[in-house]
Amino acid sequence: MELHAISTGQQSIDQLVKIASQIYSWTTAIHIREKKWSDSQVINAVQQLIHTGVPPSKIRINSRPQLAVNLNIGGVHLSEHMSYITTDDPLSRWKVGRSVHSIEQALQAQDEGVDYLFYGHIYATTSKPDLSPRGLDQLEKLCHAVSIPVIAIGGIQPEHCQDIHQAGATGIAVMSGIFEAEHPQHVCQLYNESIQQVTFTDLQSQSLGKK
Ligand SMILES: Cc1nc(C(=O)O)sc1CCOP(=O)(O)O
Repeated sequence: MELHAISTGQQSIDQLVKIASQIYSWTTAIHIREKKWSDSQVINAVQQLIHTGVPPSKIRINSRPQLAVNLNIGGVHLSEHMSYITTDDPLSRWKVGRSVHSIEQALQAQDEGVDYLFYGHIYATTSKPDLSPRGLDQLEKLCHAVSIPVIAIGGIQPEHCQDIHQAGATGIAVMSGIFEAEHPQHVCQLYNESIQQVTFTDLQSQSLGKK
């Protein structure tokens, strides 16, 4: 299972870089989701992240496709109404994700060539205080409807990994649970332990199935 960590818009560049440098080896990708920052602030953050050792392939920028292309990082994450963007380099590590909130949107994103989807919010979260969560049943339906990876987002705690995996998702995305945690690295380790447990349980049931 993948673990995507998403910045919350509550940190300074220095704080974001400090947290990212502690957690990057525990994550699949770090998303810079900073709606209020200027492009030059985002560029500054990306440069600092790379300087502190975060592999460019793990860095994703939210909602600024051209900037992500220009910076030659791992990809871009698009909000639901943003157009798909690709690069000319077929060997590029470039990944395009899009947030979707319905099966219709998910199928359209898949048709456009989007590499993966974020679907949420699955559980109640202070990050989306006024909306009801979509829950595991909706997640499962959406996962069955598409063939590209689905990453579950919204209120996800380490103990949810098994249920999310069972619903068919390929990974989880976590915002406040990591970037606003007192000990982000420790929290990422807990998510990783839970993900490892999912893998272990899978292997166990596969080998039992073979007997
Ligand atoms: C950024 C975002 N997108 C969502 C969606 O449903 O598309 S839910 C969400 C917030 C997730 O925050 P947390 O991990 O703090 O619950």
